[in-house]
Amino acid sequence: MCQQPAIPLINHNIVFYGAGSMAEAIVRGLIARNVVESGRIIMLNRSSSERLAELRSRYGVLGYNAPESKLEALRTAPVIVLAMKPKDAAEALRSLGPLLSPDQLVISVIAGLTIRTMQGLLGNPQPVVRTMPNTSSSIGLGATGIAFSKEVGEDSRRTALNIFEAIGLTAVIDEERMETLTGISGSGPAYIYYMMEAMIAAGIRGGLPLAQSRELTVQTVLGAARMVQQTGEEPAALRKKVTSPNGSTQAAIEVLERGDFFETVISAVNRCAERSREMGSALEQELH
Ligand SMILES: NC(=O)C1=CN([C@@H]2O[C@H](COP(=O)(O)OP(=O)(O)OC[C@H]3O[C@@H](n4cnc5c(N)ncnc54)[C@H](O)[C@@H]3O)[C@@H](O)[C@H]2O)C=CC1
Ligand SMILES: O=C(O)[C@@H]1CCC=N1
Repeated sequence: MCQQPAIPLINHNIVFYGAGSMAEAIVRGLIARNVVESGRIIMLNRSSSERLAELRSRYGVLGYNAPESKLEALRTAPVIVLAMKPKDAAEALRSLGPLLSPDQLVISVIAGLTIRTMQGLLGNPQPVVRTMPNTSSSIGLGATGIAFSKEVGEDSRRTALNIFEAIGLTAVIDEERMETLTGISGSGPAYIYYMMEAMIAAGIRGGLPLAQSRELTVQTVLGAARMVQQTGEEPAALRKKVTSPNGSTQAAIEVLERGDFFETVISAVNRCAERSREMGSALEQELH
């Protein structure tokens, strides 16, 4: 029988500073894998008590809105995950810096925000981890890029890895590659969903009921991803096996080629990376 490798338990309180989609995806994944007790997860939001009540009832986590409880959580948590939108990050980091002691670990999931800008806005060389996860973390199938500041010690490094390894694949990379990774795996689920939307729509236009078109599309995407993973074959080789000479698949691929599909996807990834850099530059401006 095949046993799942043991996932190390995380025995630290983790504060999620920003309680939106990405924070929820990570929390859902951590709780589903039983790697953190729900009582160790504290979620802070800017204002919405309804959102915190929803998260409390869904996952059993703690959720604070009152300013004093928020400050206390931020002052004392060994691990703080920054999960607000980039536009809210500068203000949050400026007010967070003076609350922290040097051993508290700050993990960011914020697109574009560099380690240098994070430390500059915090006002001290805090150990920080820059990550780029994706929403598939919520079902343990995330893909997270991770870069560490030089201040991150071995224990903290392990803690950060434990969090993201529990909810999917991790790739430790040079920080300079983080925008490219964002273009592939951070935003990538959206491109695949877009493709799926189009396939489902085509099925419906061709007369299939919505439910069937959806189910067939989902199984096709799942099967294709699993084939690449389990056979170890290259996507191009697997594509060729589907594509009979002068057959129906070839006819379809020719339409995609006429639409410059391959280069269009590359341009989309590049534009995503460029947009991440733009968001990072806007945050860097906040240092001056
Ligand atoms: N959604 C995604 O697929 C991914 C998102 N990210 C990053 O995650 C971050 C959050 O994105 P989402 O979860 O999609 O956004 P979201 O809008 O769903 O959530 C952001 C949350 O932060 C809260 N917030 C803002 N300022 C705050 C403050 N000062 N104190 C406490 N809470 C505050 C907001 O109330 C909101 O609930 C972004 O920086 C994004 O770049 C990274 C990877 C994937
Ligand atoms: O769209 C965004 O900015 C975020 C970053 C990666 C996925 N979503």
